[in-house]
Amino acid sequence: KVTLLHGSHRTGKRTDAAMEKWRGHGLGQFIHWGLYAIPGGAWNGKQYNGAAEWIRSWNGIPKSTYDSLNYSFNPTAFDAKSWAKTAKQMGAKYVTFTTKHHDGFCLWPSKYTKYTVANSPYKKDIVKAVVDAYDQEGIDVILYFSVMDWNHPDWRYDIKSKEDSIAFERFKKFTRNQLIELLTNYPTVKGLWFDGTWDTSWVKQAAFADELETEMRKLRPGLIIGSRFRADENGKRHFDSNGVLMGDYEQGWERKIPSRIEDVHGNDWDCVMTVPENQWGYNAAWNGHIKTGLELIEMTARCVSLGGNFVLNFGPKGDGSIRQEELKLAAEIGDWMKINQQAIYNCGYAGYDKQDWGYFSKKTGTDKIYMLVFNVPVSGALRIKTPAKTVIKKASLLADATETFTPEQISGDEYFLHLKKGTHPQPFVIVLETAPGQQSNGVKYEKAK
Ligand SMILES: COc1ccc([C@H]2[C@H](O)[C@H](O)[C@H](C)N2C)cc1
Repeated sequence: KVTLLHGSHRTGKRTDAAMEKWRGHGLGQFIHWGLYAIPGGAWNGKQYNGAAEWIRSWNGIPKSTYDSLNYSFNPTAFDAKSWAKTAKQMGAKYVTFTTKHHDGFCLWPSKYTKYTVANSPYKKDIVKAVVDAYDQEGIDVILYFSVMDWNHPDWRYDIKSKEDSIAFERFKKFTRNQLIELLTNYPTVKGLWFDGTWDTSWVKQAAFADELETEMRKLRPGLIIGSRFRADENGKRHFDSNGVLMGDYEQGWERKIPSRIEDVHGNDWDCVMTVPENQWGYNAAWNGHIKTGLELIEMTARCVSLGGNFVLNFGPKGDGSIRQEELKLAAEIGDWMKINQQAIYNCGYAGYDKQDWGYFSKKTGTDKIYMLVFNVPVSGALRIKTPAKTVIKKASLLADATETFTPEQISGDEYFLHLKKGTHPQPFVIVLETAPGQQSNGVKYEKAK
């Protein structure tokens, strides 16, 4: 163990109500929207083959030309209420919304730069519209904020001279001002999702970032900040020099999901996921593999079964409308969630051995276990291996409690549930009412100390 001034200030999960609520969300929505949605991954008829929200970094466009896009930003089809309704229908419990991406364009009328929505034909405060609309639907709002700001003259990738250092001091003040401004303008937001924090210039700011995190938490008690915001004084990010998670949850699961519980090191985490392989902002030409509703439902189940949240990304078009393919996916996911949401919300890791047929989740604070079945074995026999002697008092279909299953016990902690051939359109959920087991001599089973 090394002594750290600016490492993690907490070990283990947060236990306050705000974090418990976040932990129970299960399914969230990410929205990437900004000037990059106008070109939508192409420029002068040429396709940019990177991520659409990074098109400014393409040498196919003069930077100044991209930067002038604020003068053409007029999303006449933007309707935050309809976005929030779509999220509600899908069953999302929170939304992570881009206030400012790497290009530096602010979707709120910041006082600290001219490069905002106020200096666009649209003029109005988009962040406020989104916060109000999602609040009204009872969906929590987390604000995405990129520290890296390609538009700001004082941004530096590293600090190599006195001039760099003077400029970056101005940039640090600017960043703090914008963050305090966001937390002050939109007091109902529940957290901040930081990005653009990997460059050396920011990694060198361990003390400043630590103080800023403390200041934000004091301003907004309960605020949720992930592991991506700041590095410790040795430049360690996400996990400090002692291997302790920075911030309140791990933000490293970007377009990837842990494969087993050991991978999450007992921490909270979220997985943020794109529908195409790697497009966050709107890209008109969706190339490569486009995930289906069933794939995304399974990813949601897998994340919840490992104690995390699954956050699915939407990239609205330059006019503010959501593309048909995303609306269709939201509806498919929502249809499944309407029947099976009990196995997702306020659920976490069950501690049951992973089986090939799918995933277990456990209703937090109860002995209720869910079996989320994606792959019925040809035998029709679903194996269950409980973490310890456990009595299964009842097994029934979540969608129809009158459909019950009589577990066949094959050992002290192993059972089979036998399905009738081809009876359930997959994926479906079985709910197990369980109780701690009794040893054979009737003595109450005590978990090993
Ligand atoms: C350098 O590789 C990167 C850097 C930043 C990203 C950004 C994406 O633009 C999107 O905002 C994602 C959440 N973030 C990690 C993705 C890959």
